[in-house]
Formats: sequence, C-alpha cells, structure tokens
Amino acid sequence: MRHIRLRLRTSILFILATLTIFFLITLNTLIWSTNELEQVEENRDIPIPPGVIPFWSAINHQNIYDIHATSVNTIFIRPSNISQRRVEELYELIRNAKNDDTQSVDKEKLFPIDSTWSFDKLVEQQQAHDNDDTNKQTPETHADTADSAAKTTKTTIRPDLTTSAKSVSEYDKIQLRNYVHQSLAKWKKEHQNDKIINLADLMHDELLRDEPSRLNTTWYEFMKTVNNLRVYDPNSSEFKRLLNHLQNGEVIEASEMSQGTQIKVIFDLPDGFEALFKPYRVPRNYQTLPDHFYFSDIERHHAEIAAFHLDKILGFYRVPPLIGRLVHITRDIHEKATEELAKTFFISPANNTCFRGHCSYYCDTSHAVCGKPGDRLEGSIQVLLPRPPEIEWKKITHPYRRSYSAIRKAKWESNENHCYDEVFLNDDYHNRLLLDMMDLSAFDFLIGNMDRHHMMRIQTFGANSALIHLDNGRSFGRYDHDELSILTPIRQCCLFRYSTFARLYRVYRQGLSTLLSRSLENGEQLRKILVDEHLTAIDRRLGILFAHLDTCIKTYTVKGVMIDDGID
Ligand SMILES: Nc1ncnc2c1ncn2[C@@H]1O[C@H](COP(=O)(O)OP(=O)(O)OP(=O)(O)O)[C@@H](O)[C@H]1O
Ligand SMILES: [Mn+2]
Repeated sequence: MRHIRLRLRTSILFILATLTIFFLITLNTLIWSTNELEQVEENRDIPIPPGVIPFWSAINHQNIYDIHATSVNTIFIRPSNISQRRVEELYELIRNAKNDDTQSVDKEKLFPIDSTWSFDKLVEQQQAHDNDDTNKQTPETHADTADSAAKTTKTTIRPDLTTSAKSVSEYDKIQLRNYVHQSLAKWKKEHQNDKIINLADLMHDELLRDEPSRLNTTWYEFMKTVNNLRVYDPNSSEFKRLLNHLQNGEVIEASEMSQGTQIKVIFDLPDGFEALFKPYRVPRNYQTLPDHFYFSDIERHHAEIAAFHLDKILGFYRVPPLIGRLVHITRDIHEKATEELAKTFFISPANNTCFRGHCSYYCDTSHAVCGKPGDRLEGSIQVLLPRPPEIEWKKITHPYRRSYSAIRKAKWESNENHCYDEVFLNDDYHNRLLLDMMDLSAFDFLIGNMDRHHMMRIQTFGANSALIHLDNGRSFGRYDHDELSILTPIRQCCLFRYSTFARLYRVYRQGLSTLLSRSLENGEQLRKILVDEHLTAIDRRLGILFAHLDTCIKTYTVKGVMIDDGID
C-alpha cells in the first residue's frame, strides 16, 4: 500500500514538473514572439493617417488609399542653364539698347525690307497653299459651350490644328520679321498718345438713361479704375475697398455660372457687385493626375489666388481682383441659392454639407463640393467685370492653343515655323496683341498653365487694350515639372516687350518666390496657398524664361527681340 502511495506521489510530481516545464516553454515562446512582433511594428514605415496632417503639408506622405499606385515622384529640378552673371549681362545689354533706341529710332534702316517684297503678296501666296489644304481641316473638339451664349465678339483668327501647310521660305521669313518690326514701330507711333479709357466713362450714358442709381455706388467708383491698360489700380483705395468687399460682403444671391465647364457660383454682393466664386476642390499639394491631360484637370481655387498675386507682383494688373474667402455653405450659398442650385444640395455620410451643381466636368455626387468640415468652405472670389450685353468682349482663339484631344496634336507642336506661318502673317497681330501674347506666355509658364485656349479683351476699349488674364484655375498643377511647351510662342517668335523684361529682372533681383509668399501671407486670410515646392518651381522657371530670351537674343540680337511698343 505504501509502495503504491509512493508511486502515485512520484507520478503526480512528474506530471506537475512536466506541466511546469511546458508552461514555462509556452510563456517564453509567447514573450519572445510578442517581442518579435513589436520589433516588426517598430521597423515598419506606418503611413500617418491623413487626418493628423494639416491638409496643405501632406507632401510626400505615402497615399495609404493608393498603395499600389506609382510611388511619389521625387522632385525633378531642371537646371535653368543660365547664371546670375548672364542675367545681369542681359539686363545691361537690353537697357543700353533701349536707351540707344529712344535716341535714334529708324526702324526702316534697322529692319530693312526688299523693295520687291510685299506682305500682301506673301499672304495671298500662303492663302493659296492653305486653300489647297482645306480638305484636311478637322473640327475643333474642345467644348466651347460658352461661345454662342456669351455673345462675345470672336475674331477671325483661328488656330491651326491641321497638319502642316507649306511654310514660308527662309527669305520670306527675314522680310516678314522685318515687316513685323516696322509695323509694331508704326503702331507705337499711332498709339503712344492714346487717351486712357475707363469702364465707368464707357458705361456712363447708358447707366444715366437706364439705371441712374448705379452711378452713385462703390461699384461705379471701382469701374473708374478699370481701364484699357489694366483692370485695377493696385494703389487705389477703390482696389483695397473692393478686396475687403469680396472678402466680407454679404451674399445676396448665389447662382450658377452657365459659362465654362466646371462649377462656378456667381455671388450677388451689396452695392451692385457681382463676384465669381470657385470652390475648394483639391488640397494644396495635389498634383495633376499622371494619366490626366490638361483638359481633364480639375480647377483649383488656390491656383486662382496664387495667379492673381503673381500677376500683381509682375506689374501686369490683368487678373481682375480676387481673394480667398471662407464661406458658410448653408448660410452663404444654400440659403441664397437659386432654386436650380439649391436642388443639388445634400448632407454627405461624413455629415458635411455638399452641393453638386450643374456642369460638364466634375458636377456629380462623387465629385461634389463639400464643407471641410461641416459648413466651412474655402474658395476664390473674383470681381465679375461687366459682361455682354453691357460690355462687349473679344474672345481670341489662341494661335498656340492645344488640341484638346487625346490623340491629336496642334500644328505648332510639330511646326517650328508656326509663328511665321500663322502669327506674323496675320495683321491682327501687328500691334500690342503680339507682345501681350508673349507676356501671357511668360506668365503661363511661371504658373504652369497649359489651358490658355482663348485670350480675352474688352472689345469696347478698341485696339489698344490689354489682355485680361481670366481663368487660371488649372495652373499650379505640378511643381515637379516645368512645361517648356508653354514658352513656344516666345521660342518661335522671339519677340518680347522691354518693359516686361525690366519688371522680370526686378523681381528676379528681389527673389520672386519671396515676393510671392510674402504677398500671399500678407494679403490672404487663407493659409499656405502655395506649398514650398511650387515656390521653388517659380524661381526655377524664371531662370528658364531668361535662358529662352538669351537664346533668342543670340539668334536675332537684342534689338531684334526686345521691343518698346510704348506699353508699360
Ligand atoms: N472676372 C470675370 N469677369 C467677367 N467675365 C468673366 C470673369 N471670369 C470669367 N468670366 C467669363 O466666364 C467665362 C468662364 O469662366 P472661366 O474661364 O473661369 O471658366 P472655365 O470653366 O474654366 O471655362 P472653360 O472651360 O471655357 O475654360 C470666361 O470665359 C468669361 O467669359
Ligand atoms: Mn478654363
């Protein structure tokens, strides 16, 4: 019996010992494996959820919703190939040439034309070639839905989208270039003493007859500062008052703008002002989707804001006054909306107020404009200048317009003679429009805008009227790429306005990106309109622009490129 009890105790002890050893091993494994897991966790590069990053600084963070997509592009810095010393040299050369010019202006000697050569004959000859070619013409595909409704005056200038007709000969190119120089000099002589015309004066008689009360408004006071040379006076109290009004004026009515392809809301503001509101659509660091063409790109309110400030810094004053504004979707838009617009409002699953609107691009429930969060909505708000029938506009199809087709190229993309074949041959361009177009090419290159399908002017001002830089919503699409094709007008025509060069040089010396970021910080309530990468890109592009002008000057000399047409 004692023997059995002893064996039982031994067995129990054995079982207990086995259990203990098993328990210890299991515990150890558990502890060890937990440590290993923690090590793995520590080493993994966990993407930070977007909610904890301020939306403008989410740069270069892995997109956790799109892990399998192309990795974030590294920023490609393209060297501008021009040293600061060369820019200084260029400035000296150009300034001396200008001083020289003002003393002895004999453009006919400087740019001689053979007595046997005739501009009209060349035009006739080229038209004959073109007529042979008309069967090849293909219709434009860009949805110009606005064209007919707008009652704007369209010029006969058409972009050439066909395959190349016969180019002008090398001999004719020399004559034609000189002819353009002489024509611009003649135009300057005829227009240098033009009286400056303002919109208020233009509209006065009709207002007095039909709506005399409007003559006593701040709106009318502002119209006095809109003239044929610029759309505002940056130093005037009217301009400052207008910005304040755009920012704080109560919205009386909100309606959709029928013109254009993306959502835009017209706000009626007090004192007879109307304003164009483009809402927030994408974060500041959004880059045009790699598989999207320029014509599918979504409009950006921050691009409109930044473009306005840049235009102002460059001294053009051709973008109608615009400012960033934070609105309350329900109080400022929904409650003031026309019936049509109000119908498109809804509350999203995230409990934000949204609206869809009606337009041909991005106006569906999946691309709705939504409060971020709730009812808070950022946007750009721009004063609307008088439109038809009050004032006639001239909508000029850009001769360097892109094809707006995924499969077709525009002719200028494959014809290096396009400027001679289409622009110099068209006497609609033998005036300030030619140099305004070069200014616009420089401006669009700096902001990266590939969407300049038309150029706009106020027709009622007549021929000596600056372009108005409307619609910059598709600029600032990429900071990692400089779209050199935007400079094609400058590269192919090699003409540029003296006064624009002088201003570009001045901002270069002062640091363009510094001026721009300071202007945005001081003038805007919305924060961080441009991420640093865009600012870096602007400085880089200014260098590239100078390098292009340098190349032109090496080919055609300073006087052959730089033109003083009397416009500041
Ligand atoms: N500030 C303004 N003052 C007067 N008219 C304006 C103003 N802004 C825009 N417009 C008019 O409204 C039209 C459409 O505006 P905008 O070009 O900004 O829209 P969009 O959707 O980009 O158009 P599109 O698709 O044709 O490029 C302009 O072509 C112009 O006729
Ligand atoms: Mn547009």
